[in-house]
Amino acid sequence: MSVTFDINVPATSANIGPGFDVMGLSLSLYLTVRATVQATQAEFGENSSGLSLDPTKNLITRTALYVLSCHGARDFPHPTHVVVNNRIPLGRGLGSSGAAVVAGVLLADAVGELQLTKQRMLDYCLMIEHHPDNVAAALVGGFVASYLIEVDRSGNIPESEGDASQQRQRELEAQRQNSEIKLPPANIGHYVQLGCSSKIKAVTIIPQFELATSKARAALPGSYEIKDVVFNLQRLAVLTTALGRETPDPWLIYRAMEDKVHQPYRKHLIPGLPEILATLNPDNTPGLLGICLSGAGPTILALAVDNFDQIADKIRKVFASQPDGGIDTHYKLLDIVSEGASCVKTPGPAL
Ligand SMILES: Nc1ncnc2c1ncn2[C@@H]1O[C@H](COP(=O)(O)OP(=O)(O)OP(=O)(O)O)[C@@H](O)[C@H]1O
Ligand SMILES: N[C@@H](CCO)C(=O)O
Repeated sequence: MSVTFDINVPATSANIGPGFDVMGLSLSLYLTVRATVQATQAEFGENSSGLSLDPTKNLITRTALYVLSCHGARDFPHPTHVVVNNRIPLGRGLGSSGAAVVAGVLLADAVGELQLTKQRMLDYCLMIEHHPDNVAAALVGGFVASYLIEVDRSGNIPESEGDASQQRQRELEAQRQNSEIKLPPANIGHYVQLGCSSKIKAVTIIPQFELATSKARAALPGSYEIKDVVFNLQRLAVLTTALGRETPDPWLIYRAMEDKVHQPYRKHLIPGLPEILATLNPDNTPGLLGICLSGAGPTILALAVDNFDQIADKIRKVFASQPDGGIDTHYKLLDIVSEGASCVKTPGPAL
């Protein structure tokens, strides 16, 4: 007799303009993982993205192995067959690494029969991905604000590729060989799910190049002028409520999605970003509520209530008109989903 677990984790868009490392929206685009325990063979299944299928290297299985080892299990129950189907594009600002980390925690919880609460799952996610915006939204769903208690992360913890350079990954790997597994302290992440009008959809324009979060974070300055911090705080406070109004106020939201903390420093990494942010507004683009970089980029997120395809066309044209032949893009119109990550257990033969 086998048991199959079907794990579903939504993509997320982090920051939403001013809420750098704070805000996340979960979107109707999914990473799915099917794990079958006590099947007849042990093997890691194919995924669509060409990522490592070595369970000690792949972010989903590395995360699961970390959580299992925190519970005294050094490996998956044997044999475990894992099949990954990833529809979230990698390194585009749609929370692929956050989804992989969340999936890994749910995978360990399922196959190890750990019965972790979502709060405890968030602790594990935050030991690996150090900013809570993507993982909190992927785990619980909807429009989510979160903060993190500072913790010591030295020791044997897998780090999300998004946060660590390859050099840092090698250093961490060397440290891990000799260190004890580090359990997360309890309650290191705190979140609230905020209201978001059902009229709002996410127009996502996804350039056909990857931008590693580590590179986009390395572009940020070490300190900020107080006027820029205040600029973001003012807008963020308004944004938390403005998106929840049943009839959204376009100009209120448009201004509340402006940012001076991360987008200005990342513009050289996303050709066309300044023009896109400066060109489209609710007067010249009816239906548009606000526009920003999705996560660390390069995807553009436009929140809108109408004229979705026209909004997408305008943004795509700016990318297409960049020097040296322009930038190819994909367009996805996504819903904001109120359900976060889930795992369904099905007893019986599978595969
Ligand atoms: N399904 C997956 N399986 C294994 N590893 C993954 C998966 N998805 C993402 N990753 C890892 O995460 C890396 C991308 O993470 P990164 O943080 O740079 O981008 P992102 O999460 O897509 O963007 P953002 O954090 O801005 O939303 C990939 O190169 C890969 O190493
Ligand atoms: N808040 C993060 C999101 C990317 O994962 C950033 O902008 O770097």
